[in-house]
Amino acid sequence: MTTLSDWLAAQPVDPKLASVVATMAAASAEIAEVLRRAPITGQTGLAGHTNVQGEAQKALDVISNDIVLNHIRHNPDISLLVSEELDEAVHIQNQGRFMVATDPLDGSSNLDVNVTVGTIFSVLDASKGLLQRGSSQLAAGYAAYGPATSLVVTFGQSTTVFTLDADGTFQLTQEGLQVSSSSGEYAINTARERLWDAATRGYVAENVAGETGPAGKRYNMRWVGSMVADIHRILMRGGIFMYPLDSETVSKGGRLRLLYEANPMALLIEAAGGRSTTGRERILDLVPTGIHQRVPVILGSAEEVTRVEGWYGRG
Ligand SMILES: O=P(O)(O)OC[C@H]1O[C@](O)(COP(=O)(O)O)[C@@H](O)[C@@H]1O
Ligand SMILES: [Mg+2]
Ligand SMILES: [Mg+2]
Repeated sequence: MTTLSDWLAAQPVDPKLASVVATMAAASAEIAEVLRRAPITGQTGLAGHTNVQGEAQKALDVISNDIVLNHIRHNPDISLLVSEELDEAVHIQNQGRFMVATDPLDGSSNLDVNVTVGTIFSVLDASKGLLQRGSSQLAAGYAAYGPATSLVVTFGQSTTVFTLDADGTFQLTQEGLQVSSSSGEYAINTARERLWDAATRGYVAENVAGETGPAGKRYNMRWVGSMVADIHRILMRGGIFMYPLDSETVSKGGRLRLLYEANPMALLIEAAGGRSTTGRERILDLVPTGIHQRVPVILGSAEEVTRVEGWYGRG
């Protein structure tokens, strides 16, 4: 067995960068423990606040954010934190080289029903400012709190999976993850169909037509409603995740957030051989205009993403 600590020590990266990943892993292990007991401790409800994006915060959104903040404060190599749950970036008082952008609890609408949720993080060079392209990320990862807690990490070259053990350590369980280039599964919230653009309609209609249509094969649709859970499934067995621009999200730029949802997931997917796009541009090439900026997100198996891009290219 190889622990996360042993694996990090063997990586050809700055040990201080590795320590940032270790910090996020430690925060995730603590969040996993809180989530495991939340229905008993009565922590599944609303916090009674809204975040900067006008979304009702759950008690566990706030608790998870506090856990991340607390762990980050103890790592002298982190000087900046951007979080979904904090209006402004937090400057932590030290000279640390790194910035973390995080969604401390992703998919929190699924908390009441004991469905997988997660923590997403992105690590950047703090000296380069808050608004950097996703391609500048030095590391990214997420924890998926499912039947097992999985930690999936990349430094940009490959994607590695760890599993939380009973003693609180993460054990290496899969290296060199590869997203299959083709797939018969897609993930999109079809309740929004009436709001979709022509490209999304065209791509999904082909999938629904299955073996009787131009795709020439049968598809299945899967939508957990926790990005972490949907992306984890895609990393493990292929597929495509879509939260495209639609007539309702167009005024906000999209639904999901660039710095702490789209970018880290795009880095993890690309490092595993998949692709990511807004439909018109590679997600990792976008220059952010704000820390809570929203973007369209389409990522997963290369052939499927390329097919969607083909539809966007038509109009
Ligand atoms: O409720 P919808 O429109 O299907 O959106 C689901 C998406 O929203 C999210 O829950 C947003 O994340 P948060 O829970 O962190 O706000 C994603 O995890 C998920 O993919
Ligand atoms: Mg989220
Ligand atoms: Mg969240």
